[in-house]
Amino acid sequence: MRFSEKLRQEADPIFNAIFEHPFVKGIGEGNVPKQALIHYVMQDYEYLTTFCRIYGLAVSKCTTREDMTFFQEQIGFVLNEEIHPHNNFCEVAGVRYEDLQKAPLAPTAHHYTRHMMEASINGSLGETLAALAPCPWTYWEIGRKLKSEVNPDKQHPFYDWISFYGNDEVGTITETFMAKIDACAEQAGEREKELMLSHFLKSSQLEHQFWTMAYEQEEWPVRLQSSISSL
Ligand SMILES: Cc1ncc(C[n+]2csc(CCO)c2C)c(N)n1
Repeated sequence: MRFSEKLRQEADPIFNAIFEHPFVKGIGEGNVPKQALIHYVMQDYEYLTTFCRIYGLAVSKCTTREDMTFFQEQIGFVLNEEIHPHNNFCEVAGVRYEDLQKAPLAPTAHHYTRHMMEASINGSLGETLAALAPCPWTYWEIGRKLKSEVNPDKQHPFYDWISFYGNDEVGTITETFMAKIDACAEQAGEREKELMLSHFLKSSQLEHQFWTMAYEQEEWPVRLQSSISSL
């Protein structure tokens, strides 16, 4: 079995919990509460900004131009393409996208981004890839599942979101992650492979927790007057 398939197999209970999450189910049913959509976009905007920085760290681990080109293209994808699903949520919530930018990271978004940063600063390229992979992988599976189960028409409120993540581009990104993870695992010792699995599982858990954070509009326990920096 490919190493990437083993990671996916170990994470199966987490992926299943994500498919059953009320936010994710709500996307399929077309009825996510507006406050949850707003919280999600505010947090995801900052999450994706940090994700681009982490791709920059990943570039510093690359030994081939092919790997560098992949990460460079992914920065372009995050900056230029992921605004479409965000716009879909904003339209349904009836808010302007520009009004949701520059929020401080909530505890779960902070935790998730720091986890990926730690793996990419201190770990190998394989560890970095394993920590980042659940991001496209879970969304690709959610998109594909909702597309086939709901088969939304253009009247569905989340037609754009489902079409975006269920389309082949996110599938291809996931497959490229899998191939690169497999190539790294071939060269890795047992300890590094254990770390890759651990990073992958933690990021999968944090993907699940990110949906809960938005659904419950998670905040820091003590509310302050001034908003602190999102960095
Ligand atoms: C919490 C969270 N997780 C995953 C994604 C989706 N996503 C983020 S980056 C990327 C591909 C990057 O190469 C994909 C598919 C998101 N928007 N927010």
